[in-house]
Amino acid sequence: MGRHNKLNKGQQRRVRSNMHKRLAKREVKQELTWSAEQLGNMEPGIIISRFGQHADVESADGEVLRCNIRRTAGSLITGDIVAWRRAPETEQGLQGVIEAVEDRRSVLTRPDIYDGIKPVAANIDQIFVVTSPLPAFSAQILDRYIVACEDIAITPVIVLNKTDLIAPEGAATDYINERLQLYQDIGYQVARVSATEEAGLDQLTALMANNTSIFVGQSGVGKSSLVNAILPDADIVTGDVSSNSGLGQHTTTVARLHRLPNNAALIDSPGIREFGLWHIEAERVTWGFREFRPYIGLCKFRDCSHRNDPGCALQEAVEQGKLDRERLQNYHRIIDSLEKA
Ligand SMILES: Nc1nc2c(ncn2[C@@H]2O[C@H](COP(=O)(O)OP(=O)(O)OP(=O)(O)O)[C@@H](O)[C@H]2O)c(=O)[nH]1
Ligand SMILES: [Zn+2]
Repeated sequence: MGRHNKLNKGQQRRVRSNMHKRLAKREVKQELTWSAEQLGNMEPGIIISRFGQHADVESADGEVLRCNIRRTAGSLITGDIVAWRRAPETEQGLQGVIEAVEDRRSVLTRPDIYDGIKPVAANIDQIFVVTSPLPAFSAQILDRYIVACEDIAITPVIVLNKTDLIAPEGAATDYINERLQLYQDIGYQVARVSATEEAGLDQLTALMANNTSIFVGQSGVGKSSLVNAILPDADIVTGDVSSNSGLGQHTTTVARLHRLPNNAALIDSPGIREFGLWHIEAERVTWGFREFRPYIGLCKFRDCSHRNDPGCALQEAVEQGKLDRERLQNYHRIIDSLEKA
């Protein structure tokens, strides 16, 4: 039975409304749509990780419990906000039942051979796109990730990792600095860090405060290294829950939500890190270049390809130095790659 049963109705309501506030505090981006009355003896929580019909739920107090998922609760993913109730612990170590899920404020998907498109994580607020000088800094790959973020209405933060490998001066250094300045000018935050030297990590985690974040980026830029460098201080919510539950080991492909001290959450899995290399709709690509937006619709021809078309507002803006030439080139490369696919 729920632990509130010993309280009278007024007390129960107060407890629940405090829970609302606490969860709202942890999850500032989303108000719960459930009223205290609707919750009844249920509590709000967040899905840390899901394993088939079971999931680890973090309560508003930060406790993690392995729960059964009611069939009617639908298909849950890491980051989902749920209503759950405590239940007498089963032999399998299950401590509660998940009854319902809140509408997602965002959802990250990936292509799946069986299901077409598969949701992998919910309610992500922030995406850190990681770059590095080695493998060589690629503004083209970076732009592709940025477009994918903009496509789901998330403003990415650009991370330059491995700053310890950057020469004090030279053409490569100048290029990186010039590009990063451009991204700042068009409205993106930039963080310079070194996972191995543990440099800039405080600034990075400060940017993660009060948000649910993920790290993405091309292979070898140091995403795993960054996650490992950031998480030792974190209150990692994997836990004894799984080791004593007898439900078997988690596979590393399962997306998992980790807590950091500053009310930050980091969701990580190998699948999530590949985000951005997945399909993007061609018509969304222009929108994904945020500084192009004021020029959309101003070209002479409605079907302007923004290449050599007469009266192209984007080309004109590049000629006038109002838009960056390389960004427009990367735009065309992304469009070309979509047409080839
Ligand atoms: N010098 C230096 N090397 C780093 C830094 N961060 C990561 N590395 C190294 O870069 C290599 C790749 O790092 P990973 O963390 O595996 O990169 P990743 O982005 O997770 O790669 P994938 O798992 O393939 O996506 C490893 O050899 C790391 O030790 C850094 O800040 N400085
Ligand atoms: Zn045009």
